[in-house]
Amino acid sequence: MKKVDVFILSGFLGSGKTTLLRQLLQEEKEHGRNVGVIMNEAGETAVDSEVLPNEVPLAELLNGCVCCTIQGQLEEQLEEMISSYTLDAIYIETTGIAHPIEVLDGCITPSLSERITVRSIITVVNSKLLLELDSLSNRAQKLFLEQIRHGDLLLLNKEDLLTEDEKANTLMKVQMLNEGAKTILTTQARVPLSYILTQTRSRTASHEPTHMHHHLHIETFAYHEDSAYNGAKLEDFLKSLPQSVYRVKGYVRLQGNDKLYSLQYAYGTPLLMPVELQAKPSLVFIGENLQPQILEQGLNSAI
Ligand SMILES: Nc1nc2c(ncn2[C@@H]2O[C@H](COP(=O)(O)OP(=O)(O)OP(=O)(O)O)[C@@H](O)[C@H]2O)c(=O)[nH]1
Repeated sequence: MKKVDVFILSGFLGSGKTTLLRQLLQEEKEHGRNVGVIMNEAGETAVDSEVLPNEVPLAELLNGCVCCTIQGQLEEQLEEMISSYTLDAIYIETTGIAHPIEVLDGCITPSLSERITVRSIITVVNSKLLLELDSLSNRAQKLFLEQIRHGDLLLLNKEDLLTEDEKANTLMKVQMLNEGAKTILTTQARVPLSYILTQTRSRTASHEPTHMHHHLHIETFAYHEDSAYNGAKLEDFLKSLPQSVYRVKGYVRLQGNDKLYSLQYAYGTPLLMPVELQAKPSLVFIGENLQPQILEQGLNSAI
């Protein structure tokens, strides 16, 4: 089955994400492509989705930020959307307070890894605000900069509000924050769809189940194993992982019973919990410089 391309639209509150989305949807329609939208809004009611064309398959994640409270729902919505429609692409518009990597994390799950490809994180930057960052709280400043750091494509939006000197200053600032990203100045987030769609990422053919997100600076490694693990050995292996492995998640079987366990690992702490689910045992590792062979050896030694 053809994988569906997923684009994550990130950027601080009011930067121009919905403005961008509306144009992309218009152009997608003109090209006869079928696309779906997942919109996350922190409030209880959908505001931005009201402005989208009716014919576009739409899922809304309301009343919570996709990166912290409703990550599981994102997975469900993606699953449902790709099962119900034949789509060329899905756009996820995050809340302005979402950390893009957390949203990416919600998309990279064992079951989705075979069915979608996260093509890029597009961060829409309110260029004017970048030059006036002091007006934000420390936490907001930090998030604003994180969204820039983790974008593969940076749209330096609201160019119309900048002087020539400010434009040069903005470009210099973002290049220092994220020198690997493609960067363009925009007004009303105008960027050709062809530019978005040509965002490619390199793949490694050497290890079949590995999904490399070079352009995201993040790699993932999906691993399927039906054998039951020794719980203590598995925990020891997880605790020994290098800091560059940010996250491990999925389902495993443990020796001594026939239950399925959910495995969650973040920041050095593993958590194994029995679950009442009919899921295929599989794990996804997310991090930088992942070494699949070493991970595989470690996992095998815990069986
Ligand atoms: N001056 C100017 N205004 C813009 C530009 N792009 C978008 N806007 C305006 O900025 C406001 C916010 O745009 P949205 O597209 O709703 O921003 P958003 O990122 O979706 O906002 P949230 O959903 O609140 O995070 C709207 O009033 C837009 O019309 C631009 O390039 N220049």
